[in-house]
Amino acid sequence: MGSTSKPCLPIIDYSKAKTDRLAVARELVDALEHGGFAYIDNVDCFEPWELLKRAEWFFSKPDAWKRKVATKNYNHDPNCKNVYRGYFAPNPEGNSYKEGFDFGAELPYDDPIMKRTLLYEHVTWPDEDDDCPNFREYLQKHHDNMTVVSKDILRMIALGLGLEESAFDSMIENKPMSTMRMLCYPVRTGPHPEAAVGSDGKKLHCDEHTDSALLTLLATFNFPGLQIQKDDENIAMTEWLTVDCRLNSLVMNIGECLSRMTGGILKATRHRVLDLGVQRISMPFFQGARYDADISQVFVGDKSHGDKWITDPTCTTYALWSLKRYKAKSNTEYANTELY
Ligand SMILES: O=C(O)CCC(=O)C(=O)O
Ligand SMILES: [Fe+2]
Repeated sequence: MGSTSKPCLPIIDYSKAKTDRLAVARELVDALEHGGFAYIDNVDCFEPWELLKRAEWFFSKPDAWKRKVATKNYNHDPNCKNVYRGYFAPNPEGNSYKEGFDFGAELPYDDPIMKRTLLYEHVTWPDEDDDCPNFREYLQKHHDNMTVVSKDILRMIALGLGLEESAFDSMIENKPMSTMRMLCYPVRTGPHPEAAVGSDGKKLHCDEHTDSALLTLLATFNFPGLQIQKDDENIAMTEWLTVDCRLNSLVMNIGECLSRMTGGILKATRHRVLDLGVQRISMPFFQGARYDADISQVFVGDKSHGDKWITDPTCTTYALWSLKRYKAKSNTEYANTELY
């Protein structure tokens, strides 16, 4: 991005979130009502280069090493218990071409909730070596930091919407579900499949989609390729806006669940990643709600908006919603899996 060009997304200065809370909250809601995306600047605990170093270390390992920490669909080990979290390998035929490592909020094995849902599953961590001695510790710390930031942002969103700051607290208190996803989009060696071509004919690394959770905090490091669909009724639906790399910023966006609960006032914007013929690494953090949170609640706005996302009336808890979305998404990994 040139220093004089106008940034393509609104910039939220998180360093002012304590001192100027209401003003920042209003700016945030304004951004999320219009484009559904914003840059979040000055998040002290976000250290992109430390994260990138660890992701590069992980993805440079041999396939067999990575598959040792994979979900059972990817390591073919009959003793493997992981169905939900861990490594997943790229699918050259799929609508996205990416490998990744998922982990998130875990509960102790003896927690009664663990008997009810696998969505708090423990991940298997990789063996560390001298090149990256604190992979697990660092990533878990990053996950915990992003949880704190996203909960604070959700409180600011409530404030900016004119609600009590605590309006969403019951959804996110105790152990809300979350996913930290370390992603690598490899360079393709084979032909580009039809499934990974965008609505305007562009070659894609990640399919056109909306996120499903409450909100996403994405680290793109300095890799270009992210695009969002323009939110302007005068512009043809196929018009895509490139999100410029912004050093040290997190890219934030709203998921379907929060869009639904805010009556469509906050936008869950479609986005995608272009395949630019080079390897890309990114790290989205998806903040969810508690597994049993009632996602049919609508806090503001048009109550019928939820029907756009959730056509199944039995899908009222966050866990049921997540399960349905995971199965529906391109990851065939989840298709035959009972998670709840
Ligand atoms: O890789 C990126 O920058 C975007 C990833 C993304 O949108 C997702 O995983 O939901
Ligand atoms: Fe996404």
